[in-house]
Amino acid sequence: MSQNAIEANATETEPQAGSSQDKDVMVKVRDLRTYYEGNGLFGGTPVKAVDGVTFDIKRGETLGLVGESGCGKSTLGRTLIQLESATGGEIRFDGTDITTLSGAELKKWRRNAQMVFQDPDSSLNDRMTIGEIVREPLDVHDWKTPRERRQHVKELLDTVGLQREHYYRYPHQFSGGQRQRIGIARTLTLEPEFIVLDEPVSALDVSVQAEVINLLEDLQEEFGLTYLFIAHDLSVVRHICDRVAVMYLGNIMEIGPTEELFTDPANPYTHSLLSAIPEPDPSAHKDRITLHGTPPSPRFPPDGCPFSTRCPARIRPPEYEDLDNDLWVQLDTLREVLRERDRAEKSVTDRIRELLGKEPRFGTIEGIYGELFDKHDVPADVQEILDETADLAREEGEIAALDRLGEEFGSVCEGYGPESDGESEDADEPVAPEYYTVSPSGRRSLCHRHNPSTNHAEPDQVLDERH
Ligand SMILES: Nc1ncnc2c1ncn2[C@@H]1O[C@H](COP(=O)(O)OP(=O)(O)OP(=O)(O)O)[C@@H](O)[C@H]1O
Repeated sequence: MSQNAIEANATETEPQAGSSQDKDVMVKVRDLRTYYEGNGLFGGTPVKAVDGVTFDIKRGETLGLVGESGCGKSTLGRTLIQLESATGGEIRFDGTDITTLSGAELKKWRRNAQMVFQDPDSSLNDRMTIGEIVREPLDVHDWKTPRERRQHVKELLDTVGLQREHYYRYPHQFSGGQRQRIGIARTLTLEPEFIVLDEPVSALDVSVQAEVINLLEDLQEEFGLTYLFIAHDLSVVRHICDRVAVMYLGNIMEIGPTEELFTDPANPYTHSLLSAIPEPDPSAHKDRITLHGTPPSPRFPPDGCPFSTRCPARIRPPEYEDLDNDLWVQLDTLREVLRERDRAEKSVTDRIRELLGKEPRFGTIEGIYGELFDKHDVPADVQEILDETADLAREEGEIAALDRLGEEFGSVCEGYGPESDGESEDADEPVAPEYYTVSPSGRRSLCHRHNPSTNHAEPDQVLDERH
């Protein structure tokens, strides 16, 4: 991707402003947040499952939603159809903010938006016939006469590739693929415009997956449906989706047209995710990017960029730009371990261990430093910081050590500012990441490296150099 393809920040609130585009937009999501309230163990800290996402879904398109397990895909899908309540932000369907609907209005609106689940059995009651299962939403909404309902259901069974006679059979008499077809038929009963497909083929045999995908594509064409397609399998996403949103820790890291995003990813997280796909051509040379550490807990997301604790392209302070990459990884691991210790100390188990006078789970600070750095050639200036932070950890605790390591090795990516654009930031507020438009199609990516007012190298260039 060329630098001049990158425009100054596209505002997060209006990614696709402009009236002609607005006509094509069915769903407008703005700064949407869905938090799950915490329990006593974590002092009421909520899980920030979706933490401020902004995007549009165009009428008739399939928008893919990908990302590691636990990044908030299902929660986002469920919130879009109001199976979860939003904590903040807006979801506008054809102009109406559905987060404000309740009672009869919400019931009426629900007809427009449905969900297909990974496990069809979750919506199939084994004691009901297929006819009763598919008909149930019509009964709930008191749709026309019973006779017309039966007729409609039989037609739907036809539409999804089942037979009318199946009306009187029970779910256990069907295969996994057929049960998913039943689930899809039930979803279609109230003629929705928008469907969230949450891993609709992941639980099916590979041989059946393609059939169900083809069915979903046919239905989309026949009924003019709009899909949000949640999936782990990136090859399926590439096949079926017009655009893709890549999620990490409750945030959208990159969103744009599928082929473009797959062939020329902009965001370091997209690079990492795609590099994990096995290469069909074994002679093709593609370096796999190994991500260190685990995603942070959505209860305690990091300051700055959500991906900053693991990002292989993270901006380094200029004085450490040339530090050996392996040593840099060890420094990252140290910070991760200290963070974990701090978080773990909040757990009941560790409090009990403390009360019983037992060692915390991660061993001593000396042990950790020794294990991480003994085999490395550590330059004197870095060693000085390590000694200082080991003392801090012993005397004042992990947070003090972490803060010091952050001040020394952190950058704008971790919220340390101000950046070199000279604008002063509020000293108490970490620098928030911003979206940049990274291609003429309007693809957006959340990464400080795209900031045209700084001279940071683009993620792909840095990843090439570091990996
Ligand atoms: N009902 C709930 N109460 C509390 N936390 C929840 C609840 N549902 C999900 N979470 C948490 O919210 C975060 C996002 O979960 P979610 O299921 O949306 O992710 P996902 O990307 O769909 O994961 P997967 O691919 O495994 O289905 C996770 O940390 C999860 O543990």
